[in-house]
Amino acid sequence: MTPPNIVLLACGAYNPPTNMHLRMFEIARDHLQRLGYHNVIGGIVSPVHDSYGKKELVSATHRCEMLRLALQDSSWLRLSDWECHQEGWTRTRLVLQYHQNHLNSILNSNNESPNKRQRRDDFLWIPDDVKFCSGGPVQVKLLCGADLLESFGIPGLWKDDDIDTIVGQHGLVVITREGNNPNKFIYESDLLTKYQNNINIVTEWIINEVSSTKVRRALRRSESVKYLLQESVIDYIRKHGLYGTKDKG
Ligand SMILES: Nc1ncnc2c1ncn2[C@@H]1O[C@H](COP(=O)(O)OP(=O)(O)OP(=O)(O)O)[C@@H](O)[C@H]1O
Ligand SMILES: NC(=O)c1ccc[n+]([C@@H]2O[C@H](COP(=O)(O)O)[C@@H](O)[C@H]2O)c1
Repeated sequence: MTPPNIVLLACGAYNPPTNMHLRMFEIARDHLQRLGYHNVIGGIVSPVHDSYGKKELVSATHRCEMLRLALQDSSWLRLSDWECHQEGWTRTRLVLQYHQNHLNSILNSNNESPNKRQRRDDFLWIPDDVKFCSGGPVQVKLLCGADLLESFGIPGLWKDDDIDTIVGQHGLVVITREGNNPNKFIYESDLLTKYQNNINIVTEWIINEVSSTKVRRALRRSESVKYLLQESVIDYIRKHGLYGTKDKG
């Protein structure tokens, strides 16, 4: 069977997007390549809908704009605002399925289709040299930090069925994070242990405990966030007075 082309998808609030949100993709792809997966063809960042209602969440318009700026120098990552444009919050399983179906439908689309050009454009973000290396279908895997994996254990937050599909059919790439122990968490879950082969744990040795919460706190207190976020994102935040930067110059 032809191996699938892997696309990594990360979801979150990105309130605001930090350099760690970008670095996650780089270390995940490196890790997979070292394991022999040379077919990681792209990465998608999918910010959550406004109605998710997380504390201090600024509008999706601002979060998407900040992500667009943060990603502008990346050749293989792109923003998807699909989630933000839905009627309400979308479960992550459905986000993964939407993107996987969408990318495969482009791959399989008839060359003569009237939408051919637009459909091709949907794939332009994937660099030519890595495009469709395996010739197989696209598999969209969930890329997340270990805290998101451990949130699978919070009663009522994730449907068992969704976890089954996310891990069993898509696969997980988990970046370690201070204070979490993904191996132990997997060991303690029968479901995750069953699908262990579909979970890649990437150890981040260069521990970087930046989080959007800490960045918002620093901004509110007029402390510097230089080198934690892209310069263009910092400029955007100040220009729009986000996170309490209003009137602080
Ligand atoms: N320092 C980090 N190390 C590993 N994973 C991270 C790190 N920061 C964010 N992530 C991951 O990035 C994804 C998106 O996270 P999110 O936007 O919720 O960021 P966050 O910094 O954790 O946000 P907040 O502090 O507002 O809760 C999640 O999978 C999260 O685990
Ligand atoms: N049941 C689900 O699909 C489910 C539950 C909780 C969080 N999530 C997603 O995880 C991401 C991160 O959420 P938190 O920042 O609340 O950890 C968001 O994109 C959110 O949509 C999905």
